[in-house]
Amino acid sequence: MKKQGFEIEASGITYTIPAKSPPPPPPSAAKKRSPFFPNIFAGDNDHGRGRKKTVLDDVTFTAKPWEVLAIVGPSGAGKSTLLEILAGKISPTAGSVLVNGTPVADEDRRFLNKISGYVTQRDTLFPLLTVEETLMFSAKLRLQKIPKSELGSRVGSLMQELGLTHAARTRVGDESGRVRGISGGERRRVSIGVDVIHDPKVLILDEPTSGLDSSSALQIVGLLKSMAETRGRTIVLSIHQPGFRIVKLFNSVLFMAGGSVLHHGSADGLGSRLKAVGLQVPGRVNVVEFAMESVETFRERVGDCKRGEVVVAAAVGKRSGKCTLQQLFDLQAASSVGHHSNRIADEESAIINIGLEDSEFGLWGDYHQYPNSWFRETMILTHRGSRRTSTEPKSCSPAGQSKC
Ligand SMILES: Nc1ncnc2c1ncn2[C@@H]1O[C@H](COP(=O)(O)OP(=O)(O)OP(=O)(O)O)[C@@H](O)[C@H]1O
Repeated sequence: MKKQGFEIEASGITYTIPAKSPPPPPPSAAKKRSPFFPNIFAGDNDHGRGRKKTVLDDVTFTAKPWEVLAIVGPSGAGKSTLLEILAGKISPTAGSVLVNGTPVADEDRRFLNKISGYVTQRDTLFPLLTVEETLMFSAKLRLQKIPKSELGSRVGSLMQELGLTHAARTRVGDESGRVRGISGGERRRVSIGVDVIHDPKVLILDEPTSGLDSSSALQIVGLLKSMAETRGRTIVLSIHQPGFRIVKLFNSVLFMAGGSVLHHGSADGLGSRLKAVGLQVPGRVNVVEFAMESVETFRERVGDCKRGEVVVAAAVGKRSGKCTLQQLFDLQAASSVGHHSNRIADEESAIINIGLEDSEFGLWGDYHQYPNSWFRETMILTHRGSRRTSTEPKSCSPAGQSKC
């Protein structure tokens, strides 16, 4: 059976940013004049403006429709940067994002915006609007001109899907509690709703469970899983410390550290990789959490550390010598599992037959069009702003904040 949807592929994504404060050149370094440009000293580029920090280094993976891909890794691994690139918010320095095998050029970013919803780490909602009002404004902004009654039924069924019907008339509120409203988990679900009202086939979420207790976190990931399974969406999310039951909901895991991919495949496959490098996941310990701790273990084994390189010590067997953390994972997994690839092995390479030609989406299809004109967008936003002002109680003035 053909499965329709959008397969998102990152191919060799590298992202560099200018290094903050370059160290001064060593005082002993004798400055030589460049033979080509006598006013430029040879070696200036190494220590001056040309210095770069590599945030993402040759990241390659595939996210499949009808599935949930979780990007995990320690803080600073590059997860948020990668999601921003996937969502078309920033451009990679090298490499490309492909949709159903076709590279998306910079000028096609609007297309990415059309097919995807991007939920950021922080909720950016108006605290004084109700859940229903929030979703209704989002619907007006993102959908083509459709009758009000249809907008209402769309918002109604979305609230049902998100489990928010009971809170339709409750204010969204804010995290600080200055404006009382729905719970943190419900607020996250509203944030997701705002970005799925236009029924995007790809949903990208940066830490959708951050700040939530374990049961609310499980509820959110369960909701996303059902969005993938019932509507064929491609879900890509980043997550910190997912619990056991949450990990079970992931179809695949992209484990990153220091801007590189260390594993792309199932959570069980990650466990096997760790075992291959001599790290047995203890019973009752979550494989993702254990993998993150293991990265630290590797770092402790470093004898000499230079620009992301580690010297592999005796703990990883006979293979001693310099290699990156990524190579270490690859080498060891390859020698134990029986296959070796310079790229990250994707053990879930079964091809999903995506009906490109007969897809209801076409390839670029109608997605190049904005749903509303600039003028109409301005009207909707102005209305939302005035609604917000008119619902702001007087007691919310700085003098009476506590009563909000
Ligand atoms: N615009 C930027 N300017 C400076 N540094 C940046 C920029 N963007 C990313 N970085 C750096 O790149 C690295 C990766 O950042 P990123 O936020 O993508 O990591 P992360 O894995 O999402 O981390 P966390 O889990 O803590 O959110 C970090 O060291 C970060 O400081």
